[in-house]
Amino acid sequence: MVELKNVNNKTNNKETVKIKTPSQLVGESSILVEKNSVFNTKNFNLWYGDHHALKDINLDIKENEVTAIIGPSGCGKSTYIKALNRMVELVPIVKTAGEINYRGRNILDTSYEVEELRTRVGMVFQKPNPFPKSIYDNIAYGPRIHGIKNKKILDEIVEKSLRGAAIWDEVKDRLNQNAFGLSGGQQQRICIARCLAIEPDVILMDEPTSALDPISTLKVEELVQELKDNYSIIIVTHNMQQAARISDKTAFFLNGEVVEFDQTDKIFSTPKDQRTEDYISGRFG
Ligand SMILES: Nc1ncnc2c1ncn2[C@@H]1O[C@H](COP(=O)(O)OP(=O)(O)OP(=O)(O)O)[C@@H](O)[C@H]1O
Repeated sequence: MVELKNVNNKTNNKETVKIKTPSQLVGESSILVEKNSVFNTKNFNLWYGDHHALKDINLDIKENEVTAIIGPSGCGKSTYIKALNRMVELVPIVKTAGEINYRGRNILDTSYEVEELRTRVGMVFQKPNPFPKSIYDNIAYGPRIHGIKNKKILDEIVEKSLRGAAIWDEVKDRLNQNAFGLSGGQQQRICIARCLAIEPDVILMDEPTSALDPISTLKVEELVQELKDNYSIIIVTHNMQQAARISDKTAFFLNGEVVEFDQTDKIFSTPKDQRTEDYISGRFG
């Protein structure tokens, strides 16, 4: 077997994965490719006042993958992904310990600029939350904040982002209409487009389809699959079928701990921990 060294190595946290190659298809050999970590969480703990909400979290999340976070209500899923862009700091009683390394740098270091982090790590929420502005202005909002004023450049960003979020054809003729006039599923894709407009590296999604009908859910799921070619996606979901359908890896959280983290097919077919098996088979949660 041949091992490929990745020249764009950004961290030391490596994982070696087998990929199918033409030679493998004829049974000769396979090639090993290394994947970079985007977020490497080490012994991360979080308290809301006295409540110990996350306990010794160790998770190594790789780039260009969809990572699903599953677990029963109150187990700490949202808290964990809000820690990844430091949104959780908005709660004054929060205390943290341990490390969350983004591309090799600990974002919890006081020297880490939160604004810089949030331009790299975008977030999509449970309920679509477009601004009360036109579709165009929703998407151009972030780039304008970053100082882009040129109309032609903004036009290009708006089109590219809306195309990236698979909604361009539905809205291209009404870019100046208020985003509130769109359906819930369309609004959620506008929010994803708004996120893409700042050219993030990682997209955090906190139950992005829980407020959507089945057809809109399917569209967002298909979109997530397409986006992982260019972005790393971490998605919290209550819907285990959704995790099984769209994620490469799954982390099962319980009472603030990670019980199991593995390839999604292993979590759903041969979980190692009895608690994972009980949860995915619907015995609790
Ligand atoms: N702002 C807050 N202040 C105090 N405690 C909080 C706060 N936010 C969350 N918690 C507590 O932290 C724990 C984890 O909550 P979190 O919202 O992360 O869970 P979750 O797994 O995302 O739940 P759900 O699936 O219901 O959204 C819960 O016990 C919750 O009550």
